[in-house]
Amino acid sequence: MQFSEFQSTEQLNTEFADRVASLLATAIDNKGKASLVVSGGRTPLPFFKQLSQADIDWSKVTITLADERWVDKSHEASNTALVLNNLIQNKAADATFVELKTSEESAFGAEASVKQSLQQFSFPIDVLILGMGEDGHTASLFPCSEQIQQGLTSDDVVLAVQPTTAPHERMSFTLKTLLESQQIFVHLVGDSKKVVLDKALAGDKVEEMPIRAILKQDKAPVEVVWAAK
Ligand SMILES: O=C1O[C@H](COP(=O)(O)O)[C@@H](O)[C@H](O)[C@H]1O
Repeated sequence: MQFSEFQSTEQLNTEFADRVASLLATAIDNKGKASLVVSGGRTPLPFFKQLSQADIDWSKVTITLADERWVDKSHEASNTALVLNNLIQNKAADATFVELKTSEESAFGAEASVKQSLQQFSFPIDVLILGMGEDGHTASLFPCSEQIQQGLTSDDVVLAVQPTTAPHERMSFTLKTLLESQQIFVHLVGDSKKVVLDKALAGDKVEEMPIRAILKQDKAPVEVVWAAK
């Protein structure tokens, strides 16, 4: 695992957006297309605005989310709305965004239709950007959920999750899907996230802090990008 510290979120957003854009441009040069998986929550908003202005051929890029809260796009917790309003804008408006949320009432039972939607997404993932919660969850692999073992071991692409310490049913990429990425970034801002990161690095029980399954593996290269504020 590589750890990159930035002096400010502004510096992080600028340099990280350049890095991601460069990886996507290289994938386009090599195979004519590129794929990007992003996360939701609060951390990525200013970064999305920065990345949306990158000067690459976005018409050759497909984008989706690593996880989604099972709410409508009009809901303030919608990760889909966050991406549409902040990343699929400016130059990146030419990208193809594959939404994870489907029309089913519950995420449980919607896995098949999500997999169907993901047929528009261009696997394997070239760039995966993950966040991390204060409980060590990543994507929606929540340590508190009944589905955590399934999320860590399933051969499926996605699974439905019901966290007990956070609201909303979720749809999440499984660990297997996440690790089939060419490059993984873990994007963190704030001292409290650094405390959680250090705790994750100091232990081994993946069920207690699922981010460990990303940080402590040798299948895909991982870089943590962090700024204190
Ligand atoms: O619920 C979620 O939380 C994590 C972390 O979000 P943040 O607000 O602390 O940045 C996020 O990575 C995930 O996509 C989201 O659904």
